[in-house]
Amino acid sequence: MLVTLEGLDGSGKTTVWESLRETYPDAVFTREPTESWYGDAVYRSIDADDADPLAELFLYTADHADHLSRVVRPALADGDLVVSDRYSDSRYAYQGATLADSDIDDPLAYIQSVHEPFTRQPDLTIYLDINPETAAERSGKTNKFEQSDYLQRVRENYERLIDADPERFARIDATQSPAAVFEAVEARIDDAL
Ligand SMILES: Nc1ncnc2c1ncn2[C@@H]1O[C@H](COP(=O)(O)OP(=O)(O)O)[C@@H](O)[C@H]1O
Ligand SMILES: Cc1cn([C@H]2C[C@H](O)[C@@H](COP(=O)(O)OP(=O)(O)O)O2)c(=O)[nH]c1=O
Repeated sequence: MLVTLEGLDGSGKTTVWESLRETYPDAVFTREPTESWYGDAVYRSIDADDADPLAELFLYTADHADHLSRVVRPALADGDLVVSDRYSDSRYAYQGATLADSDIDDPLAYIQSVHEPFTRQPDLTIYLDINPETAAERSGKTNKFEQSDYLQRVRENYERLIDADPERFARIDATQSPAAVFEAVEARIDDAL
């Protein structure tokens, strides 16, 4: 089963992901951007204020393709539980926002169409719901993606994804205490298992 953690920067994904390691010691814990050289290229782009947003989309997408073939698909084929801190929905939401002013009509739909032929849809996506101001505060606004007006557009894109596929998403209020968030996440994963 493939479980993904999604939400704005600072929503608490990594905190939850670390705690889940103790609950599911046999699961495969992974993340995007990955730790491969594709992921390194993505981080270079994140740090470049003048990066072309379309070029950046394809860097992230290349990292995803490698992640799928090298980590996700083999683990699923072995019957493992896979928990990924960010996955395709991050592209739909974030690059859907960075490309909002481009010549592409509906960037979110375009990015989905690029992924559809090769990606593996998650079985369950935990969405850690938080307002952009709290998210930006928590994340320290260290990079160009962590500004609250940008995060507002990203959040709207996540809402659109949830509306289109409500069965797959579990929305968790990420402003609760870390313990309450973790308990809610664990309950949703246990249900799905
Ligand atoms: N439920 C929570 N309440 C308050 N602070 C939190 C909570 N979850 C995480 N944090 C803190 O917020 C910051 C960002 O958390 P992190 O897990 O790195 O988020 P993300 O991976 O989504 O960017 C960290 O300093 C973390 O300790
Ligand atoms: C995976 C992914 C991440 N991102 C962005 C979100 C983050 O601002 C940045 C790095 O992701 P990440 O290291 O997960 O940041 P955080 O832990 O703060 O949430 O990359 C995208 O824009 N598109 C993507 O497809």
